[in-house]
Amino acid sequence: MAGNSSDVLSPKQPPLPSPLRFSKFFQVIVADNYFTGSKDNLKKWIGHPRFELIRHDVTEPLTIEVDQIYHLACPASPIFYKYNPVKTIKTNVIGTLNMLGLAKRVGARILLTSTSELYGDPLVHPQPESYWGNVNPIGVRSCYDEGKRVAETLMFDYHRQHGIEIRVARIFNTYGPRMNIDDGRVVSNFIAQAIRCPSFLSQSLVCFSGEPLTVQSPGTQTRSFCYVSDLVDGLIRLMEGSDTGPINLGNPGEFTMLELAETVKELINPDVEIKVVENTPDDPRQRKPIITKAMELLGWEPKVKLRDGLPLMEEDFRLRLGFDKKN
Ligand SMILES: NC(=O)c1ccc[n+]([C@@H]2O[C@H](COP(=O)([O-])OP(=O)(O)OC[C@H]3O[C@@H](n4cnc5c(N)ncnc54)[C@H](O)[C@@H]3O)[C@@H](O)[C@H]2O)c1
Ligand SMILES: O=c1ccn([C@@H]2O[C@H](COP(=O)(O)OP(=O)(O)O[C@H]3OC[C@@H](O)[C@H](O)[C@H]3O)[C@@H](O)[C@H]2O)c(=O)[nH]1
Repeated sequence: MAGNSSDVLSPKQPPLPSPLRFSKFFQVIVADNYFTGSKDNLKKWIGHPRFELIRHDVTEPLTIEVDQIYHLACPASPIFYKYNPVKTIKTNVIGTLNMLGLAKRVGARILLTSTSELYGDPLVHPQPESYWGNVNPIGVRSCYDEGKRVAETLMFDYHRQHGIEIRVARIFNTYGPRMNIDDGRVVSNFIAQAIRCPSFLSQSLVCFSGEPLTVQSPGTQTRSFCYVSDLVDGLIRLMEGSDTGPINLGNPGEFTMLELAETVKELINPDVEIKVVENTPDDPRQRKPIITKAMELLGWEPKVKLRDGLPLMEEDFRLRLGFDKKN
């Protein structure tokens, strides 16, 4: 969340690194209940005069003064959002109502990070924003995808009924440094597995003492992976622009999970084994965004290719896992 401030940086202060570089006239308040988030990711900002961190659950009302609200609060990894599905729904519905209530009270612009999961198991491929989706309303993923669908409905009803300035982003699978090592999403899983599998064993032996790359069956399902800096750039353009959305933000490159595993193996650890394991219910079979709207309305398109983004994430994961490149 960001509040306008007149305290421009004094010339003595060093330039702010990204992402606060974008907001040098803002004060930033981060509200998080730390369910999947970590204070560690924010430690370099703690103590900064224009940064404030508060422990807060969005299912409770929040009374602060702000000009813009980036409403991201919600577990995003399937294992975490399925862990407590009722809480996931509450976060999406009551949490979004609370954030819209805050926006209404203070006249703030609010951006919702919605999701490609809104398209469910899509029957239209690739997915334009005009597609209404193919979602199971009573399945194990429904707490998240139906929750986000209601969140979008609330955004547009508050816009039509109360004139709230809204922005809605539909984000496709996004990855990057500082993700939880055990987040459970496919890119972080494969990178951690490839690093944990020692490559010094022998080129002729499969990696039996480490973890294999766990491709959930059938492995032919596809995803489009967006690097985090591209996504952040898209979110800021959407917030600062004039279109309400919904706008797809994702990288149109499309990969099967087997292709992703082969790429991780090639780039990170040629000795790692690839193992096909059981999948979970309702896993979407294909996902690829049409990003014409983002290109035309926001002048946005992703710059970081998967092959360039994976090594950047590997570097960060190696540091945190304590495995240097030689291991
Ligand atoms: N990363 C993706 O691939 C992706 C794709 C589509 C949509 N999104 C959306 O973007 C947002 C951020 O995703 P992410 O990948 O960073 O997920 P994440 O799980 O890494 O981060 C979510 C954050 O929300 C916090 N949170 C969860 N429930 C909360 C609550 N009730 N109150 C306050 N804070 C709460 C968590 O502690 C964490 O800091 C989510 O809304 C997610 O649905 C992400
Ligand atoms: O170890 C794994 C984990 C996952 N997978 C597969 O990888 C694919 C992607 O799964 P992920 O868990 O990364 O997440 P999904 O793409 O299904 O959803 C993701 O993108 C859309 C967002 O809204 C969601 O928040 C985010 O989790 C699935 O087909 C899954 O079966 C594996 O093959 N192996």
